[in-house]
Amino acid sequence: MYLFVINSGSSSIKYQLFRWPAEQPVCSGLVERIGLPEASITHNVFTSDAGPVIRRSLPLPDHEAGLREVVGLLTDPTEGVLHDPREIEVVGHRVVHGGEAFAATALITPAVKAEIKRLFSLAPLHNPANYLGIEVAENLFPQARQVAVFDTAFHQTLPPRAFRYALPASFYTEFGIRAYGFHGTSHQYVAAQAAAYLGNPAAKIITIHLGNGCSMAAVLGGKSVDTSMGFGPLSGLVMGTRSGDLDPSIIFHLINERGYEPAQVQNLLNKNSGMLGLTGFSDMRDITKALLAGDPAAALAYDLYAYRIQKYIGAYAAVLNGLDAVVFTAGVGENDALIRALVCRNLEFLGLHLDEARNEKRAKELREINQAEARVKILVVPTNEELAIARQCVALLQSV
Ligand SMILES: Nc1ncnc2c1ncn2[C@@H]1O[C@H](COP(=O)(O)OP(=O)(O)O)[C@@H](O)[C@H]1O
Ligand SMILES: CC(=O)OP(=O)(O)O
Ligand SMILES: [Mg+2]
Repeated sequence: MYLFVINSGSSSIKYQLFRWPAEQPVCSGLVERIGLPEASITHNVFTSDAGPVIRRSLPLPDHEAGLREVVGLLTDPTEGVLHDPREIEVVGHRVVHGGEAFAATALITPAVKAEIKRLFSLAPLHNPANYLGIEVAENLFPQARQVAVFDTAFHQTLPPRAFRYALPASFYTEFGIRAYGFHGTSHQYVAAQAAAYLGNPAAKIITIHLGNGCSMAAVLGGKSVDTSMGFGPLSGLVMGTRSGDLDPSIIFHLINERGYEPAQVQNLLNKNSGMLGLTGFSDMRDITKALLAGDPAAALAYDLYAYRIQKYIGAYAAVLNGLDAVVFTAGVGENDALIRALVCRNLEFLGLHLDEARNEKRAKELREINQAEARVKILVVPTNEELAIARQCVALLQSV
């Protein structure tokens, strides 16, 4: 059978078509820079040996335009890999916020969709795009079973001291206000890859997912025990357009003293802050260019971005009471050697010793970038949320 996975991030859509049970990728692709100048689609077909790669630059104002292009490529009469959309039996969707209702993968029903919609305000850059993906897929592949795999699921193992906020207890029991954590599919996947590489299922691992959204997790024996995102995907690290951690009194100041409406503050913190706010660019490749051109704002932004990650490494080394490996993943984590170097700087006391030459090397597979004799491994592990989602879809369907 064919299984199709749609992973909508805040700035991108990634997709993969698999032949199952072989776990064989038939084609995959990346729609990136959605809503920015020079948006593009890269589409890879694996069925032939070399496989054609199609790259197109085109204006893509939103996720809907991106998805329409993807489906066009899949079913294209000459280049498409599908003769008939009905060949797809299962569509797996990444859904970012599962809230309290979903601790695990779910078959999508009208009730599930309603709950995903109810959570729009908690993940405004994501759940609407995820919901749209579900509706588009229901229309295009009406015979397929639709499955939701939630970013929040992996973090359900957080202990109360990590997921509760110091608010009156009723805010948790009545309103569900707690830390949920995100990027769970990615943290789980790369932590498992790293543990297998170390040959140590009980390993103490810090996973650092740096995409447009960024988060970290402390993983002990394959279970998430703490993570930097919380109630929504806004806290923690500095991100492409999101502020990450800030003092909540800033929000009151803006509303009470500076005339901001709550919706404007929500927009500011989600869409106009982070690297975009600091530099004018949200995409790390643009910020690298600005940095190399001597832009001081880009230099400060790099410094702040890396410093925030370092603080969480210190915190999570304490949470884990030790450290076996630090794992970099996602668009920035896998590709930006400078960020990795800045993050690892001055952490020798924790056992982190970066090898500069290894760090600069580019590769698409798991690699070690620490010095050979170092106690703590520093790994770059390419994430594969689509494969992890596909596996979880299959596991769910086999269990029902
Ligand atoms: N070669 C590269 N060098 C530096 N950064 C890169 C590179 N490729 C991608 N990125 C960065 O990765 C980020 C997107 O990561 P990704 O994981 O695809 O994000 P998301 O899933 O959150 O949309 C962008 O900031 C982009 O600039
Ligand atoms: C949760 C989140 O921030 O996702 P992404 O990095 O894909 O935007
Ligand atoms: Mg992503």
